[in-house]
Amino acid sequence: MLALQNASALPYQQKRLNATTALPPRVAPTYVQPLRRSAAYNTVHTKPCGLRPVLFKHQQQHVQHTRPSVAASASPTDLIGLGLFFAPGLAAVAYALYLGKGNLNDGLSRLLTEVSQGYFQPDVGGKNIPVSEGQLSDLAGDQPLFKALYQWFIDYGGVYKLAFGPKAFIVVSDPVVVRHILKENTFNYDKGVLAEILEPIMGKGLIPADLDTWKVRRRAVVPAFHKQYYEVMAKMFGDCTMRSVQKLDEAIAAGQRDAVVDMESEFLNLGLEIIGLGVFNYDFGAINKESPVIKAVYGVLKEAEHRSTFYIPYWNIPITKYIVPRQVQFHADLRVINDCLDSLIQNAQETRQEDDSEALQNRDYSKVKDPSLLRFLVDMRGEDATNKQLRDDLMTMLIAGHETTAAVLTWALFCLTQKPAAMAKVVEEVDRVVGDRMPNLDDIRAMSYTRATLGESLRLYPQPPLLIRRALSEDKLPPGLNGDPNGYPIGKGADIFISVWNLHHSPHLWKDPEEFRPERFTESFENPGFNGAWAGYRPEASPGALYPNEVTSDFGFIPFGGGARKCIGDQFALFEATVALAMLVRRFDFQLAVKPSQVGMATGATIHTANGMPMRVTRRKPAELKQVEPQVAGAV
Ligand code: HEM
Repeated sequence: MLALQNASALPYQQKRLNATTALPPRVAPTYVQPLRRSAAYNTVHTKPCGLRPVLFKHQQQHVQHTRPSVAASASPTDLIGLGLFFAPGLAAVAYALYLGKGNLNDGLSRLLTEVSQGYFQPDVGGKNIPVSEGQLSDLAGDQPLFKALYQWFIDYGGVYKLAFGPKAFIVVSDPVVVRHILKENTFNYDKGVLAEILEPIMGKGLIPADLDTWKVRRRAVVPAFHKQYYEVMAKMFGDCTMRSVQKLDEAIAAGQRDAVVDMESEFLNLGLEIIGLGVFNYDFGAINKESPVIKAVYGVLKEAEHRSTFYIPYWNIPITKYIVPRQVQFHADLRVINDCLDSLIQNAQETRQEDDSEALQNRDYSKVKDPSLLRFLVDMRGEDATNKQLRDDLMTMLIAGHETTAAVLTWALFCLTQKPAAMAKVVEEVDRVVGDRMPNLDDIRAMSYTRATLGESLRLYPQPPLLIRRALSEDKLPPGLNGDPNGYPIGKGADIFISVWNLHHSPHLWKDPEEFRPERFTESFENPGFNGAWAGYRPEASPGALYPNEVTSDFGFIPFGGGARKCIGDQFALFEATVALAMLVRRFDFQLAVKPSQVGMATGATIHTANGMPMRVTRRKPAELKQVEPQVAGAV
């Protein structure tokens, strides 16, 4: 299990903003279930961008289980569940002994996983794929999952199999193979174990949705992200960032000259406010930070994190929702959020003004009171999604769009403080393009270096570091770099991890992959070893693109995924992050308040810090701020 540190022990916290301390320190978004692994907490201590991280192990922390007692309201199904809960535990002892290797924890966890899911892994082929014989306890031990996957990628190549007892995962780190899975044969794959984890939270929302549901909902949701919507959103991003500016100013005033602020917490606040307003016109910023809704959002995210990194899915046993405190709390939190979303949906339904998609896109959004995605989805003619489906969609976007963007901003600021020359270029660009105005869409397009900085942060710290797929029928993976020329036949049910981390750090795809250098995205890169199967990195392949992407990199750079199930909020996130970063670095000077080596990187479903991102913040001297006229948008 990935433990969440109690940040209250940190000295810099004394100077944290009041508003930020009210929130739980960190929780992770839940795109991926990397691997169910035994209880452990790993951090990777980063060195300044450009240096390889140094790994070390932290203490373990276990889930608090209460003594099992059957609740008065337990149904017969729950009692069967209780029986199931114990029987495999006993059998596991024999199972572990039978295996004659590994530890009891591995054996127990494996068996529980299999039994509670009600099946044993079928033979999923991939017989000629190199096998990394690891134990789950290896992963939980000395290093975080993605790091172990990276080392095995270097040892075994771009396609290898991780065999853990009866389960096997195919780990893919080769752009040619990734392109095949995400684009060329995209509909042969669904989200597999990821969907199993997320379904209780997101229902049939876009991320975990089965293909039939996904096709209908994707078609409905895409038009909601139209140009006018983004125009209004850009303004909203600026307004919300001004709240952060005010909070930083107040903290500086309280500290007389400067303040030490956990910028990760601040970006989480900002991200939550923005996603609430953009998706369902709910202002998290205007409610008390002790509000049950905010607490519930963080509670649910925390549980999703727990589920994605704890490989015994005990929560599938029905009775656990009555007897395991964190499961009881999780269900209570879900109810709070669902009640809130239901009432917002109800309200939107009651004020529905039906129109066709084109007319909705051409509304005068400067006069529209509620420009949210929810309003659009409810008003769209012919769009008769049930309230349950709408709620699933909203919940998915709330979770998908909040911490991801906060993490990008956190790591981008970290990288920039470690590379003053890059920071100076960003500040110069912001001064020149926007000055003290709030950036609009044209400004965002004109700030190409600032956007490249965000892209480079996403390369080094991808959120999420792994994508999950399961084959719906047989397939043949291409060989990729130095692979078996015959390719790799795989069977129905094969579970795949696409390692975004490995792609983004691959020495086969990037020059000096560990270096933070936004300029790299303007340079071409080729690797003749692919014999033409990989087109290389070509900036000219997608002229005018908002960020380097799967087209310019031929699936070597996929921060937002690629193919049919690519992130639907990529532009939203990029616009948001650009506005926030530009406005903050224009007004404040940030210096990391601890040594870079003390910025721990917690690993789980995504990459976030272990201890927050303490920054010493000062106001840039007024003389340094150059007032400039708005500039006509330039080419991206
Ligand atoms: C920097 C911020 C973000 C990052 C790095 C990010 C990353 C991703 C990635 C990698 C995927 C693909 C997952 C897969 O293929 O398994 C994805 C999917 C998705 N993202 Fe994002 N995302 C971000 C922000 C957002 C925002 C702001 C929203 C909503 C407003 C959003 C909504 C979604 C949805 C709904 C999907 C599922 C798309 C589908 O399956 O059709 N994301 N995101």
